[in-house]
Amino acid sequence: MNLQVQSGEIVAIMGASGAGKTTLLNLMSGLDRPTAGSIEINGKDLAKLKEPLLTKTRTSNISYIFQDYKLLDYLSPKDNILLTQHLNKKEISEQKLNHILSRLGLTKLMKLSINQLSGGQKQRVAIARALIGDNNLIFADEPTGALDLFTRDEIMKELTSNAKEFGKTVIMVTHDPYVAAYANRIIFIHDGKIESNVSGLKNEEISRKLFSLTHNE
Ligand SMILES: Nc1ncnc2c1ncn2[C@@H]1O[C@H](COP(=O)(O)OP(=O)(O)OP(=O)(O)O)[C@@H](O)[C@H]1O
Repeated sequence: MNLQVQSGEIVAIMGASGAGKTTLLNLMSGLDRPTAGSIEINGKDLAKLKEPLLTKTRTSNISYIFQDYKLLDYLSPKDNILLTQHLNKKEISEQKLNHILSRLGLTKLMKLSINQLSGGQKQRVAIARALIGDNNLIFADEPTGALDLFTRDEIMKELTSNAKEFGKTVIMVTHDPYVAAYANRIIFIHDGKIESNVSGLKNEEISRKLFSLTHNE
């Protein structure tokens, strides 16, 4: 597999169940180590880095958005959003925080606890957490998997427009053609290999392609 992603791109990874999407995402984001090959971020090969340098490189470049949000219930939404920044001893200005909260429609929700938020609201908190720091690379595994259709649409609009505004690169795994249509480029994976790497596909074309991959094993 040979794949390059440019800064500022929004890339979707698609393919049948078991094709290797999550494995690819975990390798690219340094959560897993490859047994062969290299994975470079800004010219630095993650595969060659030993701990704790790998963790440092990961935490200073990459943010994650997970399907199950991975928020901490005992912290407020605001503290969840700022947690990674606090852990890395980075200051975020009130102005930047308020701007992101307002862009994601979260301002009024800050008084609530995490348990009082809906799935879509929790996902917006997770997106705010990914967008707020300096990390320019966002990996998302099924970021809208647990959401209803309306919320999915809202979340994708917010994620992609905010990513553009804040200059982030987004690499996401999705089963959903509608979500993939928001990407600049779609990588279709089949049996651990890149089957195709395409731009500009419409919803229906993505569905057809995905259908042929899932029914062609
Ligand atoms: N840690 C592991 N050790 C061995 N094999 C694994 C491991 N993790 C995943 N696999 C296998 O690698 C293949 C790809 O798995 P992966 O989770 O990347 O697929 P996927 O495309 O994300 O699937 P899904 O859409 O169902 O989540 C599968 O056959 C899976 O069983």
